[in-house]
Amino acid sequence: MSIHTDDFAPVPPRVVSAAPASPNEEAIERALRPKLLQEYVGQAKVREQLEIFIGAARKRREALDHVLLFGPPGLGKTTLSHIVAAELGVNLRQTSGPVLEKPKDLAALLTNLEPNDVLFIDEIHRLSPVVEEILYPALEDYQIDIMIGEGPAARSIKLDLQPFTLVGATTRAGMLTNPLRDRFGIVARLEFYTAEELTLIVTRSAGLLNAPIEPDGAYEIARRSRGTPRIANRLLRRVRDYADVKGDGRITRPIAHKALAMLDVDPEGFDLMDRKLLEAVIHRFDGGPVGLDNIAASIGEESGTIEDVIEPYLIQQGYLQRTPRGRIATLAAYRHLGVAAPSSRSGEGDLFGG
Ligand SMILES: Nc1ncnc2c1ncn2[C@@H]1O[C@H](COP(=O)(O)OP(=O)(O)OP(=O)(O)O)[C@@H](O)[C@H]1O
Ligand SMILES: [Mg+2]
Repeated sequence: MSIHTDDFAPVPPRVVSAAPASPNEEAIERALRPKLLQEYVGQAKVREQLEIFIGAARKRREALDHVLLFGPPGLGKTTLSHIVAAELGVNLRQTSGPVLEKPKDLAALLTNLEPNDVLFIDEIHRLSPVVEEILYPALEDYQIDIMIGEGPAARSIKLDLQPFTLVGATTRAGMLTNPLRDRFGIVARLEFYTAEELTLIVTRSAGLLNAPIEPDGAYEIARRSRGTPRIANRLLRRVRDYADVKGDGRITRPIAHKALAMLDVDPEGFDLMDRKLLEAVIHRFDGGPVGLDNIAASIGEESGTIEDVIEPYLIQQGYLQRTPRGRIATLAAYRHLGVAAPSSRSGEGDLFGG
């Protein structure tokens, strides 16, 4: 058994964690969620595709092709699935991979769908194989085979379903089985948002929260949000608290800056956990390459969390590289931490994208 540092000390909730922090936060998120494609900021390519396919399905009064949404947490997969149903003008039924334990759980949902409804399965990479098995004919022919009775008297019967659209969401497209992945007609990869896009999101959310905000203040929050709307909305709420207590309630750039510094969110949006990871790679593993499991043991974090939540943004921003031999800290990481890069690396500017 491996020992994690959090066996000993409680880990404080991470303010830039991309996962929802609490049920309370989920309720606030629902209130801030855009309801229509038009209000959905960024992801231009995905939006344009969906606009066309949804328009066509509506025109023909058919079910939309099955949609797979993938990308890191907090980028708007659940939001988009609700928007797809709303734009199609149909009901959305929501469930998730781990919740569907038995084939009959899924069968119950499928047989209750109305024509062209959307079935949203979150964390679809966690479907059990037996449940996945009955999903295939449902996706392909709108039919399911279910077993009636037990023992020698058991027999399988075919049931017809209404045409429907499956929207699957996952942070790990690589963990989907090939037969499942092949059954999605529309595959959309969500990307990290630019600071400009996040500025729009922060400004819109501030409006919904009745928080007065200046454009510079919104930008300051946006650029420290790791490209992630969920984090942007959370930092906005923390900064608003700060503005209410330490200022006159107005979110200006200096107020945002002070509030975020207090929360240990640095100008790149990195928090203690990001810096801990980069420091471990640089100081304990000579900058890498180092395997994921070694990093995990060294910083006391699950390797799955590192891979899904911490690392993608560091890689996208060019601070970390994923190679077949392990993770490597780039020159940008050395620079960010104010550490001199070893001389063997100084000629590697191109290689390291520094
Ligand atoms: N494109 C967007 N425009 C405006 N707000 C957005 C957008 N995408 C996400 N948000 C906001 O970010 C919050 C988190 O989004 P959402 O719950 O859809 O993420 P997710 O990808 O489903 O995350 P997870 O992987 O944890 O399920 C939402 O409450 C919403 O307010
Ligand atoms: Mg979600």
